[in-house]
Amino acid sequence: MNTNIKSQPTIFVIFGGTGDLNARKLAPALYNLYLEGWLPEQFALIGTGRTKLSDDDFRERMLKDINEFSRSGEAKEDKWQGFVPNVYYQAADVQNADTYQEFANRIKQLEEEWKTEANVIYYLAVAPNFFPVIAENLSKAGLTTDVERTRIVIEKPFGHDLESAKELNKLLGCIFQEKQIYRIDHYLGKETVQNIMAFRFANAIMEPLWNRNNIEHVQISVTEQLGVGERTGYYDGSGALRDMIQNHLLQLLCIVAMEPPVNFTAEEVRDRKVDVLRAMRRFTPDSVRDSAVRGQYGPGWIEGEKVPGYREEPGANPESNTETFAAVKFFVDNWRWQGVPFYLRTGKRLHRSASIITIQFKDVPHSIFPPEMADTMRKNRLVISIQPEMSIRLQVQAKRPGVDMVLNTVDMVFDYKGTYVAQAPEAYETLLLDVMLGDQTLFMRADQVEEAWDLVMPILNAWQNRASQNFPNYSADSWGPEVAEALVAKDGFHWFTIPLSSKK
Ligand SMILES: NC(=O)C1=CN([C@@H]2O[C@H](COP(=O)(O)OP(=O)(O)OC[C@H]3O[C@@H](n4cnc5c(N)ncnc54)[C@H](OP(=O)(O)O)[C@@H]3O)[C@@H](O)[C@H]2O)C=CC1
Ligand SMILES: O=C1O[C@H](COP(=O)(O)O)[C@@H](O)[C@H](O)[C@H]1O
Repeated sequence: MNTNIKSQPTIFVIFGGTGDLNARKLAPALYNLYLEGWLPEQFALIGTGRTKLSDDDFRERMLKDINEFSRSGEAKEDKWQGFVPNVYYQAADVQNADTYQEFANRIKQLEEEWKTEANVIYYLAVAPNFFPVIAENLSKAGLTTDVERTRIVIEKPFGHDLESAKELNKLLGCIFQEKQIYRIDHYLGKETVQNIMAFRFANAIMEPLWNRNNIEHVQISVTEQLGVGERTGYYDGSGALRDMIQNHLLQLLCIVAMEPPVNFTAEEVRDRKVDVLRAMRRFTPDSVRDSAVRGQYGPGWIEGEKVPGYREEPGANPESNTETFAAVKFFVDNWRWQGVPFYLRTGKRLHRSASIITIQFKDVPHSIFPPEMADTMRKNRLVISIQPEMSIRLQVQAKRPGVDMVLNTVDMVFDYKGTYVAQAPEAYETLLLDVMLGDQTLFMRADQVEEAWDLVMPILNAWQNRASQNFPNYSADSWGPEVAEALVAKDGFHWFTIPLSSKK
């Protein structure tokens, strides 16, 4: 891997250049990389979609999107003028094999201008049913033959179930080598998620504690205040388990549970993560009933505003049984984690948006302090807050100041805001740069995707077989259905939250 990005001529072809993902995430991310000096000296972005646009039309749209969605705010005229000559547009229907010759011509033209060969990255920001046809048409047009210089980025969802994920892997594998395939899971690009590996493996004090001897249970909770809104077309065929748990939350679990890699290389890190998925206890129809619960939001009030239930969202099926909330208890059957439950939950239209990992440690073996000496008494917890607060808190017992001996629970806090001045990059900035650098550490490998699907399939199957649900079973602005509380309560726990300064 060449880490000097400046000297790597790169052409980004974005299929779905006129779509929402490009507008909100990809275009702002590439622009911010430019602002921070992380783009190659010779760089071009070719947007594509069916819409007929000139280069200038597309540039205008992109400026509008950047002004609206970039974390760096509105583009400054001089900076924009520096970036915009690198932006082009090519109208094309991805299903028409003939149009791919036009990409080949544009690429050739740029390489001739630059007097050098370029790395070419095909980013598939289109609906998943187009992934196979684009890969095949790129191949037919002879655009995939340079294994060292050609990469393909596949957006989520990667398959709808195990079988379709395997099919897609197989098809991609016939055209590309694994080292050319970048399967996006944007959670892996988040600053705070990457920091979990730094926290675990760059500090000596954590590793001796990080196992079943000291840890009682782990919670991974990704709650969202937003509803499904305009996305019912996609979401109704997906649901919370496919949309969030199969990918993002299980990846978080892997990072928490993985063994220390030998080094920080893509294969080593991904090997250790897939080991976790392989070690995870498989579900039976009975264990699904005990371990997995779901919900769907009904209407409610959020900050004084009435919001519709899922079944009343635009375009929704008024009898839909799709889950907008899921909570699952997992086990990792290996020496480190035997008997330690990992509770994962996610849902939409919940009381607050917060992504938090909580590691609850076991109680002290013997307390020398009687209960009356404690104002508050809790087991130690390590709380890794991914967003919107970016922090790590270690909750410990301490003596409250005073002449008497009274204990309470205090937080030892590392928070990004107080520690660093610079704004953290968006996940897509990190991930797009890594694609350009050829670093696959933060991308999903074929076997990881398949193991994760294999793990959740019994839940999906059981839920499909028991389709009729008493939905909605939680109201907007709540913390989800009662069954989710019951899932942890029967093991003597409750779901943790942290007091947050901001809401989304
Ligand atoms: N939007 C988001 O926040 C996220 C999206 N994703 C994934 O990204 C992908 C794109 O999503 P999103 O941007 O929201 O989708 P949109 O519906 O907003 O955009 C779809 C894009 O595909 C293009 N397109 C559709 N049909 C064709 C065709 N036959 N030939 C050429 N281009 C075509 C459209 O261009 P035109 O209309 O000009 O033809 C448009 O640019 C999906 O896989 C989605 O799951 C993943 C995470 C988040
Ligand atoms: O992939 C997805 O993620 C978002 C949540 O991402 P975040 O970065 O805002 O936490 C989720 O809303 C969406 O349904 C899902 O497809």
